[in-house]
Amino acid sequence: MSRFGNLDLGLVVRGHGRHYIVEDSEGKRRVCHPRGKRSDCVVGDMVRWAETGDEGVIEAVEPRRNLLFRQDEWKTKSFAANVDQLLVLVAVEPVFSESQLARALIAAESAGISTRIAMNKTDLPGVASARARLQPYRDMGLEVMDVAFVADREGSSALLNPWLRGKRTFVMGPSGTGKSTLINLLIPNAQAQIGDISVALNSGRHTTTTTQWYWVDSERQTALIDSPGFQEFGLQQIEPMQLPLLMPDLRAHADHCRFYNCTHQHEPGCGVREAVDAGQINASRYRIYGEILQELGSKRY
Ligand SMILES: Nc1nc2c(ncn2[C@@H]2O[C@H](COP(=O)(O)OP(=O)(O)OP(=O)(O)O)[C@@H](O)[C@H]2O)c(=O)[nH]1
Ligand SMILES: [Zn+2]
Repeated sequence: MSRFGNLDLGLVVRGHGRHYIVEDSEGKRRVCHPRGKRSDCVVGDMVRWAETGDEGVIEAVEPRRNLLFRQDEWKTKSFAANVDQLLVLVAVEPVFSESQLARALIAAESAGISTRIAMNKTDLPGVASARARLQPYRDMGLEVMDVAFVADREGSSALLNPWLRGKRTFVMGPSGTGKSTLINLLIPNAQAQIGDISVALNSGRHTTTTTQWYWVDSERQTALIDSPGFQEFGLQQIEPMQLPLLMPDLRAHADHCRFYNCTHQHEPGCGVREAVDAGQINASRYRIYGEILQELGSKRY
């Protein structure tokens, strides 16, 4: 136990630049300031904090179970810590980027976080082709849930709720796929949870510009963590040799290669390329692998 072990434990539910909103064990939220670099924290962190009047000071961050993050060439951005699972939300429209989807799944895989995909707006006519684009993901064992948060509210909740129950789920999805609709569907008091503190701190800015923690139930057991700004992101934290192992469809063939350090790009006797030629690995998944590998390679080789 750290020397702050006698302090109360709080949960970081939101970050605002250099300060954070911390929820105490009773569910009360207050603004907290980190003391020094030591307490750099992210949403989902458990922290030891002490009261200073109406506010608080974060003395220490508890060890993390996991950390979901992106690493671009120059900067690292943490999405959240200590999450149980990831929900990647895509929609029939706007058409989702497969590269973006692949990157989210790789980041989760490397953080040891299990993932499901939900495809929203399945009431729209483009549903068949959107489903076809997700087939490689189904084939590699990912669960894909068909939902329609506006067109089929009850069916969508009934599908999602059992999977969400008792878990802390991080939600990622490109703009316009229906994340706000999802939050409002499952959490009728969502706006109230953002609360006056956040609104004041944001000084009138739109409140979905930072990651936000929502409790689905009043017992505070089931949480959705909503993150804004999902774009193509870097995976510089990953070793090039690890990359195929984080892509289950490639991984299934990566140990059939003649060379133990095969990059699956040009080597003879490559099990991955044979599987691509045989149609067992989807060609666009293999192309995305090559693109990400090249990004990682430009750093190292
Ligand atoms: N047809 C159809 N439209 C839907 C469905 N669910 C959400 N939409 C619409 O999709 C649009 C985008 O939904 P939002 O919930 O605002 O999307 P968002 O992901 O929060 O978008 P940002 O706020 O830009 O991040 C809205 O016009 C919704 O009404 C659905 O089941 N079917
Ligand atoms: Zn190979």
